[in-house]
Amino acid sequence: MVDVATTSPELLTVRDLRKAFGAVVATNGVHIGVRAGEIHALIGPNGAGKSTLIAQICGEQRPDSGQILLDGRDVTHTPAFARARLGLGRSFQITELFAEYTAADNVLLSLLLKTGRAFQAWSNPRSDARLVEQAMVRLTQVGLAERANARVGDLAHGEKRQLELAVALAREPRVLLLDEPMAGMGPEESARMTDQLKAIKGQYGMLLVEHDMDAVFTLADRITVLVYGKTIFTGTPGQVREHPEVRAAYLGDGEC
Ligand SMILES: Nc1ncnc2c1ncn2[C@@H]1O[C@H](COP(=O)(O)OP(=O)(O)OP(=O)(O)O)[C@@H](O)[C@H]1O
Repeated sequence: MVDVATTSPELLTVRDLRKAFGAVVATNGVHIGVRAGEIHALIGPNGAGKSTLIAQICGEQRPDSGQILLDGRDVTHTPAFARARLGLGRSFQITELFAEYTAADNVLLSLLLKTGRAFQAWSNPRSDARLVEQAMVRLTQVGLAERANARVGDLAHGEKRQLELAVALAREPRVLLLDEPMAGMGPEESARMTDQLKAIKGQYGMLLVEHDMDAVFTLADRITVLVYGKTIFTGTPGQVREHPEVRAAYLGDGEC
């Protein structure tokens, strides 16, 4: 089996990233890389700086110093929309979905945004058979095909998170940032999402921020541990489990 965590090209590289809010140094020299096909999980206690790091990678927050590379290209000062065009995808909060529209419509809109057609003269995307087919491919990919015509407002919480993933995949990202995809889920929904991420694993480089340790240790090729804004360790799940400093700082004996 090919070890993607050591042999694939690095698609996302974060070097020495620093961001302070007054006296609080949220990211304090963070290094992390995501290789093609790997799931790289980022874990750390509350307030460790995970959201701040993701916001800087997306382009929503400007770092004080450091570098962000996409496919070797420096995007540290590139606006968020341009990073998305370069292949950086993100699956974030449900608030990005349009509650009054169906699941399929939300994916259609994402497909239109990718092609730039959303800003052209109005036409009904539902009548475009090729586009609808592409939307169904994405919904199938996340196990939501049967709910294609359901209004977002009528979807269960876990289904919304699945849809959010389909919306992100419709943009055909090369690197996908997953910000707590299991948040608010019960064990059953969480297990389903874990299976779906497992199913698409290998097709994208994924940076997974997640508090659900079962999901993290099941999915990740590598795990980076962030504590007080510093990356204290990067290694395989087995190495992270055994690392004394990580256990002391975060996991606690017997927690994983
Ligand atoms: N806009 C801001 N202004 C001031 N302080 C901030 C801001 N954003 C984050 N912080 C601080 O930076 C530190 C890191 O916060 P961040 O939200 O990135 O951590 P986190 O690891 O994502 O936490 P959680 O797991 O709870 O989401 C915290 O001390 C937080 O209070």
